[in-house]
Parts: sequence; C-alpha cells; structure tokens
Amino acid sequence: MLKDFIQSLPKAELHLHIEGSFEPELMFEIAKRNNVSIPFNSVEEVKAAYKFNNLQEFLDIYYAGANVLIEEKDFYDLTWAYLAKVASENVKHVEIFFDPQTHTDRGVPFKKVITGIYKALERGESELGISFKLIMSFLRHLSEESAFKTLEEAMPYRDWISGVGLDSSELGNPPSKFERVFAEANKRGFKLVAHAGEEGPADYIWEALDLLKVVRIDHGNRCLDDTDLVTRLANEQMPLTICPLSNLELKVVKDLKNHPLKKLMNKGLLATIHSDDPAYFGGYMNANYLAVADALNLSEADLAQLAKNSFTASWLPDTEKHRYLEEIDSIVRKRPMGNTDV
Ligand code: HPA
Ligand SMILES: [Zn+2]
Repeated sequence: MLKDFIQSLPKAELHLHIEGSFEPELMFEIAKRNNVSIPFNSVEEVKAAYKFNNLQEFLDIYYAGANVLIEEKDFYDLTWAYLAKVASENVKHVEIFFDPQTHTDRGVPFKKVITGIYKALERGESELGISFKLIMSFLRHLSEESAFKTLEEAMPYRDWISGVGLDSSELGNPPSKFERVFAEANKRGFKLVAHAGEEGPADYIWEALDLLKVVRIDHGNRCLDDTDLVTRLANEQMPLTICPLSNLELKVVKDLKNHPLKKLMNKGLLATIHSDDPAYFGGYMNANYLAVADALNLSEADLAQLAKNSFTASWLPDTEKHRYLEEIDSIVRKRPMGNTDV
C-alpha cells in the first residue's frame, strides 16, 4: 500500500511553523495552567473554527492560538509534541520555523521562546534520533525596524539559529521590504529562506531570489505563471518547499487534483513536501504525501524522489544527505516490482 511505502521512507521536514503544530488538546492544557482564557469550550469547537478562505483568515486564528504560549515549558511541550508525532512518521531531520515577534510583541522574552524550543530539539535528537536546524522567521506584516530589532535579540543565541525566514501576510508585503535586514542576516552568516508565491505573484519569487538572496523558496506555487522564472529555478535547482494540505485549506488550490506539484516535478524543479501548520491543516508529513499521491496519481518512484529531494534541499552535511539518498534508493530496489514506476 502507498501508505506503508510513504511510512517506510525517511523524510526531512523543511517547512514547519512550530506554532502551527499547536494541537487543540495541548492548547487547552496550557491555557489552563497559564490561566489564560480561550474563546472555545471544547476541542471540537476549536476544530470547527478551522475553516479558512485565505491566508489571512488562518493567520488571525494562528496568532490567537499562540497567545496561550507564555512560559519556557510551553514552548518545550509544543516542540516535544511535534517531534514525538513526526518520529512516528519516520521523519529523520527537521528544519523548523519559529516566529519570535508573535511572542516578544506580547512581552514574552525571546530567551524563553528559544530556550524551550531548543531544549526540546536537543532531546529529540538524543532520544528520537531526529537531527534539526532552527529558522527564525520575521513577520512580514510588521516593520523592517521590528525585524532588525528581532535580529539583534537573536544574537546571544546565534549558535542555535541556522537560518532566517519570512512569513505571515504575503500580499502587500513584498520581499523588497526586508532587503536590508536580510543583507545584514547574510553578513552574520545565517542561511536565508522566504515564503514567496503562496498568495503573492511570481514577482515576489524573483525578489526573494535577487534581493533577499534566499537558498530556498517556501511554497513558490505561483512560479508557474512565469516561464523565465521556472527556467531559472530549474537551472539553479532552487528548492520549493511545497505544502499540499496547507494549499488546499487556504484555497491556494481549489482541489488537490489541480495541485501544481506534478507540473513542477515534470519541469525539473526541486520540489519537496511538507506540512506547514499541521494542527490547523489536518495532517502531518505522511498525510501530505498521501493526499497529494492520491490526488495526482503519484507513483512510488515519484514519492521516493520527493523524499530524496527533501534531503537534497536540507542543510545537512553532504555525507549525511548521501546516506539518506542511498537508503531511499535501497528501499526502492527492494520493492516487489523492482523499478516501482507502475
Ligand atoms: O503558510 C504560511 N504562509 C505565511 N505565513 C505563515 N505562517 C504560518 N504559516 C504560514
Ligand atoms: Zn509556511
């Protein structure tokens, strides 16, 4: 079964907002211990509210949910719950986003946020065997000044943070707004990524490449509107971290049958599959692989390619990347049909 095959593949998660993995059950538990009220009476009520017509409707609820997180332990529990979940799905490496401004703007110290997340990641590495990188994302609906301030706040934790990203409300907040702060982050040795072309136009992807100098595009669906851009992305083997269930729930695509993933792969782009905000969009890594496999009739060879792409696009050292690529090839070779392209 496709499901078992997906489960058997080692995978890397490269597009995951840790605040988006906040399951309602844990939200109630943390709200209670922090004495914070939430406008819902039950887990079912929370889940019923997770219906979105666009990115902004989701973000409003996502930021409201994050208000419950106050203490270091909250961030630790949040991160640990995510790691325990993906360990059961054979995810071997994670490069996760956190949104410091969502918390520091409410008076929660940067230190509590990052320490809770980082300690859980370290435990995940030693107990679950999941290697990790941490990416600090700037909220693009906030000012350049606020992003610069956040970059400074992060410097005592420089060694814990591998990269800088850009997320939140895309339309009207082009990458160019953050050109200077990304240049500064680059100088300080952070790797750079940005959400672009989720709701925003192909132009925003050009800006992310040329002005921000990113090494991966998060989402990037809209690149297909621009053939020159597709050629550039293919030539550079620029990774696109694609999130199928997110695209469906935020109405970036009407139906997964129209999802551009297969088109992207056919054009030679380095596409990868991830979960974005799994607690809000109804599925973690394997559910994303399975949903898109069903909708687009992907073969086992396609799925193996996507899992390989996730390691190729990761920031693991080359030796580790190759180890995973070989492991996936050997899983494919052992399939009953040999070459699984059936
Ligand atoms: O999919 C997303 N897009 C932009 N910002 C986000 N913040 C969490 N998830 C997302
Ligand atoms: Zn995202």
